[in-house]
Amino acid sequence: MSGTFQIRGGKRLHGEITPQGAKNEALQILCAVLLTDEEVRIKNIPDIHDVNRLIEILGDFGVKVTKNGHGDYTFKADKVNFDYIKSNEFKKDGAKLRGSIMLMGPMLARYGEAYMPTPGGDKIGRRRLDTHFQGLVELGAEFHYDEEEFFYSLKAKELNGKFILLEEASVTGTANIVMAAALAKGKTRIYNAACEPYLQQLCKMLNRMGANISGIGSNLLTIEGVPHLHGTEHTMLPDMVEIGSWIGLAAMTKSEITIKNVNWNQLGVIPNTFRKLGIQLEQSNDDIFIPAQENYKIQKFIDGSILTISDAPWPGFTPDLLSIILVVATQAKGSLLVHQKMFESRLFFVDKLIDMGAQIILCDPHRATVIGLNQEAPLRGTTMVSPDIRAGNALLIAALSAEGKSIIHNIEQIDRGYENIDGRLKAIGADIERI
Ligand SMILES: CC(=O)N[C@H]1[C@@H](OP(=O)(O)OP(=O)(O)OC[C@H]2O[C@@H](n3ccc(=O)[nH]c3=O)[C@H](O)[C@@H]2O)O[C@H](CO)[C@@H](O)[C@@H]1O
Ligand SMILES: C=C(OP(=O)(O)O)C(=O)O
Repeated sequence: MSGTFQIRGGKRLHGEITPQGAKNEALQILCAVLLTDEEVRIKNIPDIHDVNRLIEILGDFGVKVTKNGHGDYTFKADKVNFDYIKSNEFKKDGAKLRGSIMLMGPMLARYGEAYMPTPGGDKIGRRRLDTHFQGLVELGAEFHYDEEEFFYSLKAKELNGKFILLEEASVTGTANIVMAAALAKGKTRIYNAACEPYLQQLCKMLNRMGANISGIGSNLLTIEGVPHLHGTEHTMLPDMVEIGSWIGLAAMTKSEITIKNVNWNQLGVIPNTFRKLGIQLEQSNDDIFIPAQENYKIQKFIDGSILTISDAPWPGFTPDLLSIILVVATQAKGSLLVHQKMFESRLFFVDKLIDMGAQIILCDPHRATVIGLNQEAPLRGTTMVSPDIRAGNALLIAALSAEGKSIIHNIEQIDRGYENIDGRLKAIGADIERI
């Protein structure tokens, strides 16, 4: 597969687009198949690099993987191969994505030992794992980090439930601890737990497997450990980051787009955050309809000061959509301060937007002020390199709105998270080619 997109921008798009199954939910759910020796069938799995890599790792670990159809797989972890998990091959494979870290909780709970190289994922600043290990150690694991090999290991004869106060509401950290606690002895309570929809999905799936988890959706989870979990079926939610991206795409390209089957009740503050930029969007059954709009005006705070949009752990606004908010603001009427609080190096891609003619001041690594062009001066096509998965998609949207030709290299970063993105964009009228 080629690593470059060529885009001729400035075209209005039109039609329906269906979001893929959620990438970040898939990564949690796939790790949970290790918790049982029975079959787990999972549907609406997105066909993207990160997820496919995790499925390959499960296969190499000895899990029986059967593909039933598009996005529909059955997994059976009745026999596993620990030689692979300790091998150099796994040191390479596991390091390719972030989500693989969530294999540790299930491995530890089921087999009493777990190994993992420092995981990969987006290069968006420091991404510590302390919360994961803090929780697993509190359940009774012994932790070791080999600094030369960048290799983590955990061992535990048994895990015992207890009250755990997390240092921060880490999404993947909470998932890891919940999965381990599901098979621990006694009651675990996790306070300051992450509570985003994907984690809720994981907890609901674990309960269908026989776990006893309450407090789902809150920041206090109570888990009564059980000795065994059994098989189940699970279907992924639509990807909320894709949904937000298509709202931004419609606004930037003045297009009428319907986003199908969005599971509106799970979108939290996302729709209203786009409305604050002046973008009209309507709920129609479970779809989002965005009419073609010639321009959109950023609201101000009640006291008349400049609007700030910042990220926060759920139910705050997801950091994974801030790059889209930023790019959409470049063509709005008015000004916006984007404050990326959770990650340290996620805003540097604004240089590319500035090259394209956007008016942005990067105040510091966490804050950027955008002065919108009110669709009066289109962005100009250019050549760029996709830095990370979400900035890559934001640049793609900028290119689709821009006048002239743009080239985006390193689209492997976009393919990590978006299924057949060029095919789906072409279907609504975009001029985009893989070259
Ligand atoms: C595979 C996966 O699911 N990745 C997602 C997951 O990553 P991941 O689980 O790795 O992210 P975490 O929730 O651990 O933390 C993300 C960042 O936010 C900071 N932080 C976190 C909690 C908090 O209360 N305060 C705080 O400042 C952390 O220090 C870190 O820099 O959640 C992130 C936050 O939604 C998303 O961007 C990632 O796409
Ligand atoms: C940061 C992200 O991914 P990962 O955590 O897998 O690097 C993301 O999905 O935006």
